[in-house]
Amino acid sequence: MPYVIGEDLPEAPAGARFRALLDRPGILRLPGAHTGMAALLAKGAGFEALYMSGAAMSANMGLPDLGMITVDDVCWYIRQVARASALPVLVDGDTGYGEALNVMHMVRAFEEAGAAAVHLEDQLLPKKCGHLNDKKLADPHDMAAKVAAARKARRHLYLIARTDAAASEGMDGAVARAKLYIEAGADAIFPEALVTAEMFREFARRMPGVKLLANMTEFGRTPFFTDREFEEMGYAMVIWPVSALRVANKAMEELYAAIGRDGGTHRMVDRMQTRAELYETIRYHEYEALDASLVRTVIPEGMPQREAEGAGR
Ligand SMILES: C[C@](O)(C(=O)O)[C@H](CC(=O)O)C(=O)O
Ligand SMILES: [Mg+2]
Repeated sequence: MPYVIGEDLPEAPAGARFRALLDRPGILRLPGAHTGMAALLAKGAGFEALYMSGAAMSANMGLPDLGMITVDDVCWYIRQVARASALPVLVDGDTGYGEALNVMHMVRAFEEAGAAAVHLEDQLLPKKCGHLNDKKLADPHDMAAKVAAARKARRHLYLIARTDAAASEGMDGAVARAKLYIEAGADAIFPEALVTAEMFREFARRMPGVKLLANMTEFGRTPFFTDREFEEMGYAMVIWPVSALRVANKAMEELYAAIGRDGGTHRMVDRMQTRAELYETIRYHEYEALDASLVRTVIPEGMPQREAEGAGR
């Protein structure tokens, strides 16, 4: 946990660190982590980069994933995840919260908040989860203009263009859009809601030399594939966007039901992260020790110890 207590704060910009991970052999695994705590737990499990899902951030605010979340809402989430983990984070930028200038504002704001990468999608508002029906698509050239705007604004942010076109325009439409977005300056492509292994393979075959992202969301149109299977199909990144939120939500639902039913939490204790585990995860005692060490270092010479402690706090 590098924030405040750590001495291992990364020097390189987040986008450069994301690129370095992508340059290594093997698929880059990006589990969804929508809060600082989720980020610490994912990092503890060994993940080296994280994904921040618009669906999870919205749902965590009690809102549907229809593009109502704002740049500032998302920056608040990015800051906590980036500070807590210091890992490179890929952030869901939805449709860019407006047109070209809004996209440029988003890129700068996300970079300032600590993001490493963003994905931008070719839907119109109200945007939808890519695995639902009746999505309204943007004109491909309007989307390309947004990609070009993002490219112009970015300093280090890695830029992924997502196309939602497979359902309505078929594979040919999705590939044509992806090519246009690469020409406009995207670093990589996220083909959304492909439904068979053959579709994933075909898309990869038709986008040679382009880094691709696979979305392994549950309860969607994509059947379960493992990270290795996506890698073998030609994908450079995989996200599990909403999984942590889904598991946490289910656990909370059971907890509230238990309190209502049992009159207390006593039957749920063995399902809980203990106080010790919580403190270990957030390194509570290291913050305390840091505070104590700082108080000692400001004791002026000759001042009695008790007075000095009071003065230092
Ligand atoms: C990846 C995604 O954009 C997200 O916000 O996490 C969603 C995930 C989901 O709703 O399951 C998506 O549109 O696929
Ligand atoms: Mg999303």
